[in-house]
Amino acid sequence: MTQPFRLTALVSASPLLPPAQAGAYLDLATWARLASTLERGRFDALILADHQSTPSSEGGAPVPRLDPFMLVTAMAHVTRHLGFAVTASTALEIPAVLARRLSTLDHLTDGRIGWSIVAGHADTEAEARGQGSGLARAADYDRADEFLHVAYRLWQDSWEDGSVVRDRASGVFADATKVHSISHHGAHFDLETVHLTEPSPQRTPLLLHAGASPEGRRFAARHAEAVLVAGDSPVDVATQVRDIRTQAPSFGRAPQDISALAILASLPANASPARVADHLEGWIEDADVDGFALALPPDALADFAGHVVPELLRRRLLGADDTELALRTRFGGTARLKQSHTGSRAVA
Ligand SMILES: Cc1cc2nc3c(=O)[nH]c(=O)nc-3n(C[C@H](O)[C@H](O)[C@H](O)COP(=O)(O)O)c2cc1C
Repeated sequence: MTQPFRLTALVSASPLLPPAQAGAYLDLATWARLASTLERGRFDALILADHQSTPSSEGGAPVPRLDPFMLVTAMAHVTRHLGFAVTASTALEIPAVLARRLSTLDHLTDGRIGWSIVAGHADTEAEARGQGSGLARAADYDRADEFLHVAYRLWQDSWEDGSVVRDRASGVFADATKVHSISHHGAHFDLETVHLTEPSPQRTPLLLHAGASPEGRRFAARHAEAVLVAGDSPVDVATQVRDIRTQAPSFGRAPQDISALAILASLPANASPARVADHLEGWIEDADVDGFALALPPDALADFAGHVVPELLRRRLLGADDTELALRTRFGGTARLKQSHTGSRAVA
C-alpha cells in the first residue's frame, strides 16, 4: 500500500489570481487566507517561488512580484504547523545576511522554515541588483557550495548549545566562551562574524533544491533534504530522482535522506476527487517520489484542499498528524540537521 505522502504548494507572490481579483496579492488577508486553507488541507508546506528578474528577450519572469520573505510572519501567525519555504539565490544573496533572515523566520515560526535554494540567476536579476558584470551566467554551483558552507558554519557552529543563559540575576545573556566568530576566507566570500541571531529551533532551515543540470543534481545529493523535480512523465521524474538519490552515499548520506517532490502544474480536468487521488497515487508509485509540489493558482489549491484532500485522507495517503513540530520532522528528520549531513560536519 502507498505510504502517506508529503504535500506542498508552489506559489509566487505575484498577481496570480483571476483578473477580477488581480490586486488581491497585495492584500495581506489574501496570504493569511491561503495559509489557513493549506493548513486545513493538511499541506506540509507552502513553497514561495521567487525571481528578481524582469522579462527580456532571453526569458525572465514577469513582474510585478513581492518579496516573499515579507509574507511569512503574517501567514505563520494564523497557522500552527504549516511550513514555509522561501526561495533565495546563492548567486544574489550575501551569506550572513540571508542566514540571519532565515534564522529570524525560524524563530518567529517555531521552526517551520525552509530555504528553497537557487544557485543561478537571470542576467536581468544581476543587473537589477547592480551586480551586472560580476556574476557567472550559468548556475554557479562552486559559489553555491561555498555559500552553503559559510551558512552552515553560522547556523551550526557560531553559537553552541547552552550558550544562551539569559541569567537575569547576573545580567548575562550569553556565555561568551560558547559564542564563536566564524572566520572564512574563500574564493567567493571573505568574512569574519558571529551569527547575528541566536540558534533557532532548526538552526539550519529545511533545505530544498530544484536545479536540474548534472551539477544541480550533484549539489542536491550533497545538500538538499527535499528536491523539486519537474518532468513530462513519471518515468522522466523517476530517472532524475534516481540520479540524485544514487549520488547521496558519496556525500555520506542515505538515498532516502532526500525527499523527492514531483511538481504538478495541472491535475486531470473536470475530474472527480477519486480520479485525482488515483492520478496522484499513480505518480507516487511510478515516479519514486515522496510527495508533490502543486504549482496551482490559489483558487485551485482551495478546491484541492476542499474536495481532494478528504479523499486522500480516506485512503490514508495523507498523514492525519497536525502536531506543532519543526518542518524538518515532516520530511523524515528531527528538528536539527542529521549528523550525517554535510552541514553538520562543516569545518573551517
Ligand atoms: C521546479 C523548479 C522551480 C524553480 N523555482 C525557481 C524559483 O522560484 N526561482 C528561481 O530563481 N529559480 C527557480 N528554479 C531554477 C532552479 O533553481 C535553477 O536555478 C535552475 O534550474 C538552473 O540550475 P540548473 O542548471 O542546475 O538546472 C526552479 C527550477 C525548477 C526545476
